Amino acid sequence: MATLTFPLNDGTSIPALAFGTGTALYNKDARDAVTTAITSGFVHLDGAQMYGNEDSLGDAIVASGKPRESLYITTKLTELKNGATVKSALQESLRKLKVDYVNLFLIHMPTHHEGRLKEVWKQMEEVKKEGLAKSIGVSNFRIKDFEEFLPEATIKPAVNQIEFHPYLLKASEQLLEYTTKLGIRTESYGGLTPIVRARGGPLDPVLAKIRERLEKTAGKPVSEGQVLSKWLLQKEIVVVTTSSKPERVKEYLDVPNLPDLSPEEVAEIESTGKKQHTRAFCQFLDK
Ligand SMILES: NC(=O)C1=CN([C@@H]2O[C@H](COP(=O)(O)OP(=O)(O)OC[C@H]3O[C@@H](n4cnc5c(N)ncnc54)[C@H](OP(=O)(O)O)[C@@H]3O)[C@@H](O)[C@H]2O)C=CC1
Ligand SMILES: O=CCc1c[nH]c2ccccc12
Repeated sequence: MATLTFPLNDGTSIPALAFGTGTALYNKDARDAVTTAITSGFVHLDGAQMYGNEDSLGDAIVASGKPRESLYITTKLTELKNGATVKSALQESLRKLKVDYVNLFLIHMPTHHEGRLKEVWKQMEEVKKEGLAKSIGVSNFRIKDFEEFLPEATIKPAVNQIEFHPYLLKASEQLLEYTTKLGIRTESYGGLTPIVRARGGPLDPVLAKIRERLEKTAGKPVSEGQVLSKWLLQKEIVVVTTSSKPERVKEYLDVPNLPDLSPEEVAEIESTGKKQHTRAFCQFLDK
């Protein structure tokens, strides 16, 4: 089955489903989980310097034996310390990942570079020009963070990776309108929050009902996690998820093959999601 991709504003395309190596794998060896993910069919791997496991992600990439061009590798810049530059930090990541370029390099947090976003973005543009990163973007950026560096940018960020799910719809409305206008693609992390970190909310019965309908239509088991991921994909948002369970890894990969949610189902998820606000990560985004 062909991999679903979305176009980016720099002429490249991005696989719509990514396997993450943060959260549950934070500071843990990611080799086994990533090996399962690649073997099952994930091509987009989401890493970060902050996750403390780029080395093991690199080990899994090498062990997979996959041609470099068949994989899409993301990593993220952490704080620059001890005279490090964006380029030297990325070179260190490339060494750990055992590749000579990443497909996507993100500034992980605006708060890591207080008052320095213009300078840091300029250096991000340089690593893209040198081919060390095919695309560059940001993560956890607010409108005010974009406004700080965009007037002097010569390359627009290709993506903003943020926590996004129905319980953040209301809080993210203006940001998404702003980034969409600029052609900046949204990547969602924490997309399963309504069922993993906020059970008992108003979406519970809605997701249960839609899951049942999809299951009948598809003629195979469907989970509520798949319903949430389908909702994101229909909004053309890249889904960054993860799992320690091979059966769930396969479930995620099957989401593009499931029947579409109807416009009425989408509307019900959204009107219900807007009734609750839950942010599981990066509380500074609400301040
Ligand atoms: N840019 C940033 O600042 C951030 C980026 N990320 C990236 O996004 C990736 C995914 O983030 P994450 O928030 O974990 O993604 P999700 O919201 O998709 O959650 C995935 C987690 O949910 C669990 N899960 C799935 N289904 C169920 C279920 N039915 N019941 C209970 N638990 C379930 C999985 O556990 P199990 O192993 O049991 O399947 C897994 O640990 C990270 O690895 C990282 O790469 C994450 C946070 C911040
Ligand atoms: O990339 C994820 C960064 C992050 C922000 N908050 C948390 C909490 C737990 C694990 C990772 C993260």
